[in-house]
Amino acid sequence: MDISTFCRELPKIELHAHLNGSLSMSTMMELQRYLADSGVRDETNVFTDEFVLSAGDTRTMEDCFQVFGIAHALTCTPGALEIATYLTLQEFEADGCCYIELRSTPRDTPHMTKQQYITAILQGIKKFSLQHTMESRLIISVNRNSNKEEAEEIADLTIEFYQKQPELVVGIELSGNPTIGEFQMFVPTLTKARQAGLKVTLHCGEICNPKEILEMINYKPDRIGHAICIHPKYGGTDELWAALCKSSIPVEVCLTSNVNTKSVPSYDSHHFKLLYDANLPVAISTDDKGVFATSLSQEYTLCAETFNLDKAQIAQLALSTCKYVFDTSIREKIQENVIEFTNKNGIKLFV
Ligand SMILES: CNc1ncnc2c1ncn2[C@@H]1O[C@H](COP(=O)(O)O)[C@@H](O)[C@H]1O
Ligand SMILES: [Zn+2]
Repeated sequence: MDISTFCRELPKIELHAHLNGSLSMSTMMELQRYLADSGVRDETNVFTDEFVLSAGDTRTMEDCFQVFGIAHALTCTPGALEIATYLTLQEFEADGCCYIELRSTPRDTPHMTKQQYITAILQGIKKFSLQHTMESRLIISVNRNSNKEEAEEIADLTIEFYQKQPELVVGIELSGNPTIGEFQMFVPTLTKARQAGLKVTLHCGEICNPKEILEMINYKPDRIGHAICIHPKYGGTDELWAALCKSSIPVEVCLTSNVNTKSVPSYDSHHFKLLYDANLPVAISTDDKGVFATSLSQEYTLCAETFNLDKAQIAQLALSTCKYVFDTSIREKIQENVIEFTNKNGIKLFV
């Protein structure tokens, strides 16, 4: 079996996927048809062909945040959002994913409230789960461009949904354009959610901001996303790198996203190697598989090919990712998926 087939068939765990960044072209077409049929005419003429930022695209990370508006126009009603959720989960499962923590930012639209937004996604997850085996959970996102009141509103909703459906809502996260807003402002809000029992993950170090990165690491989130500008070689400092190493916070690594937003110059020079060589916990993830034209199996394949990892090392990465999932009750079950597959393929793993 070649490495890309192996990465495709390996049961994988997705821990960093933004719903609206994960929409495929076919899902977007389906949503356009659905909205047109529902009589929501304004939203049906979005330029879906501008949604994908492939390698070589001259657009920057800043431009990337504009692109999400295209997806947002298509997920503006509860029905469309539910379909978007269902189809996206179906694609992750078809790619060999056995557990996913999908994340999304509740928005008020002319057709729904933030509460209805969360309900629609959960509805999509529940419908999907009735007919499929992949386990799906939801992390609610707070955008860095929101004000304190809006962040509080989202945290309160997250807590409310978590208390009613702890089997589905597992965490809260901070994302959005890293040049906007300050982590400190969100600390009381995130802490409130954390004290209610939710797990926390933060987009950390997508741009160089040593002061904020140190505050984030010292906050001891359950995971962080990206962790680029931490080592001195990547615009960080010795102090930041030492703090990360000491913390053992698992890092959600998104290779293609980082290359396509030009946060790192190439796959070869991606900081995955530093994290891996330092034995730090990592979770290979897609970030926005629609915007960056990738898939979880493609990210595993790129990782294997770029850093010369063999099948056993790649499978070991998938297995260790099980330890970082927010729904700890499912850990053993998904570990078994990976182990069963590797046993069949004559690969011995360390549990
Ligand atoms: C590329 N790196 C990134 N860095 C930071 N935030 C990102 C991101 N990629 C996506 N998002 C966040 O996810 C939203 C889209 O999905 P949802 O509407 O929430 O489902 C974006 O608007 C942004 O806030
Ligand atoms: Zn992200």
